[in-house]
Amino acid sequence: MALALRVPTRVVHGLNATVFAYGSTGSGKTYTMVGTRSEPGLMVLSLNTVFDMIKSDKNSDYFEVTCSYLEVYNEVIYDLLEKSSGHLELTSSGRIQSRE
Ligand SMILES: Nc1ncnc2c1ncn2[C@@H]1O[C@H](COP(=O)(O)OP(=O)(O)OP(=O)(O)O)[C@@H](O)[C@H]1O
Repeated sequence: MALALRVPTRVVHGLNATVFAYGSTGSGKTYTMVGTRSEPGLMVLSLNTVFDMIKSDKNSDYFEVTCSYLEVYNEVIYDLLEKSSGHLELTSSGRIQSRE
């Protein structure tokens, strides 16, 4: 099953999912994840599928969808949905928080 279908299927069944792209500069991470308007990437296809599945679900009447979009660059974490959050760090307990 294609990744863009496998991940949403798990999410809609209540499991967490992470798609992780890594590679050298210019190797196509952003292209693969975001894509273009005419060739949408994995994130866009996956989210479209999640909302299509929710719309067609007849068994549950409540869904809560949350997502985060993080970049790790030179060992610093950036929240790409909240640029003003600055540099973030991963604590030993697994939480992501602002650097002090
Ligand atoms: N499969 C592909 N088909 C067509 N163009 C591609 C493909 N993959 C990457 N590109 C193009 O190559 C260039 C670099 O890709 P991209 O920005 O996705 O790399 P990146 O790994 O995210 O880079 P960086 O680490 O610098 O952020 C872009 O202009 C992108 O449009």
